[in-house]
Amino acid sequence: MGNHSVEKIGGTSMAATATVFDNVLIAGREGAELYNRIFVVSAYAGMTDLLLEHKKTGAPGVHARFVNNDGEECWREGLEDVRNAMHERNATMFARAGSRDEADAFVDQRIDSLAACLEDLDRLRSHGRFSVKDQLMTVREMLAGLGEAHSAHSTALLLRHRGVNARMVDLTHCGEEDQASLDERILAALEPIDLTRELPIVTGYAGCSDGMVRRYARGYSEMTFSRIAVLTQAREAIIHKEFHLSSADPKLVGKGKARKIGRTNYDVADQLANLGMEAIHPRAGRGLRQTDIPLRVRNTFDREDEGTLICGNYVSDRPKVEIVTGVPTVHALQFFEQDMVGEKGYDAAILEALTRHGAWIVSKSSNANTITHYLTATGKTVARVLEELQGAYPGAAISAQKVAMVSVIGSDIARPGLVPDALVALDRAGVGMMAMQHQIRNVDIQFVVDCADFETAVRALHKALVETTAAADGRRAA
Ligand SMILES: Nc1ncnc2c1ncn2[C@@H]1O[C@H](COP(=O)(O)OP(=O)(O)O)[C@@H](O)[C@H]1O
Ligand SMILES: N[C@@H](CC(=O)OP(=O)(O)O)C(=O)O
Repeated sequence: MGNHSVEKIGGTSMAATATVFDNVLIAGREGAELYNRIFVVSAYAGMTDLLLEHKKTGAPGVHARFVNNDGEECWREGLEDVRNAMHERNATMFARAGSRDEADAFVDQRIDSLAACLEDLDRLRSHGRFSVKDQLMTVREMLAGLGEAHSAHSTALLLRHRGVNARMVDLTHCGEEDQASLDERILAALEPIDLTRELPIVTGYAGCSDGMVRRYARGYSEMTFSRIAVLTQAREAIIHKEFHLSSADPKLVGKGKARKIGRTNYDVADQLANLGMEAIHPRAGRGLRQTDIPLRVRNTFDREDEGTLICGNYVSDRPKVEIVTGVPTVHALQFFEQDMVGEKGYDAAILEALTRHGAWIVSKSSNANTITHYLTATGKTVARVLEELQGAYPGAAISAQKVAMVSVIGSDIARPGLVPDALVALDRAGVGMMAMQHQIRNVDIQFVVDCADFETAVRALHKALVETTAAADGRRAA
């Protein structure tokens, strides 16, 4: 095992640059203490939204505009918006004109070469006889990489100004070596670096054969981070984010009510990732768990706090709910077929369709004649799956509806009375429960509710299962 840490800085934190320098990158370190760390950086908050499309609202960025190809100047304007946003960001970070020029020149050079490439493709497709569909995926990858190229370049530059021997490790480069896998790309780039004397600032985007965005979707920096930790056998992997990993989204239940999670295990992290919670990428935990690398989630704004430690073997000392979270919209795909009783094969056929169309299964349940899958996917994808299944099973009643899923999670939630408490809390908050799932392995309970009730349900369950028990603990300790 190496003697170094691998640390990822998320986009929201990156945008608070002065704090990141004071609390994370430098944080009072001098000389040798500065080294033996590898940083993986995300684009500054909002940049990838401008480059691809807005993560939450879906508002089109450069990529979406280029694909839609509507309006002569549309994507060009989008790219100029990116240039302006990056220059503005540089202006807030670089006080000295010379270094700001250097940072701006880097951005300009990258944007200009991307623009030239897009112009070529645009000209080609204007003939109407060439299919540029595959190239559009490549465009998406190239655009995404720009966000992390900018953040890694400026971070390394700022560090050098502070006397740190930092080096930008640019994994975004596209070219023939793009045929390499993510792992090969990482190993080749880090091989020449002496970690005891150099501080690598690695782009969270990595050009690789499968395409980072295509394979891992948004939040892909965590995959680069996780693979680097695994491949270099890091002592510890650390994610620096805007909030403490908390008992619920602080934005939803209120900062004062959400409690920091001190420790938890990868089992809980899996459940969080499965629900699409931004705290950790669904696939990032796996490699770390398999190689026994502890993962720490730290709050950038709380320098002294050690954060949340996620290990393979932790179990809470007494049964309790650690986190209340969920998905505001999932598609409940119901497949009802009376002939199903005693027959097998329906489930496999549904799964095959879901796999083909790339729908993410959050959860599923079944009884004698009905199989319900709870999916995170676009409405379009669900419609296609539905149509395909209806074609294959004309006698089945297949439907899809939007619902919300709220989940209570903990490394051990086997507290007697937990389910009744939860149901009473939901009822008192006026939330009708549409369905519920509870595995024999006591790690989570999922409540399916109306979409409109999502936030109320999270607040009610958090209050009843986390805030109240926390208060009781406090009384016991006093
Ligand atoms: N249980 C939770 N604990 C902490 N943050 C949460 C939780 N649930 C949802 N969030 C949300 O996750 C979002 C992503 O935060 P963060 O990972 O810091 O962003 P970034 O990846 O840009 O650094 C925050 O806006 C926060 O509101
Ligand atoms: N910048 C990319 C990759 C990423 O991981 O970002 P963040 O760490 O801010 O979630 C995105 O927005 O998807």
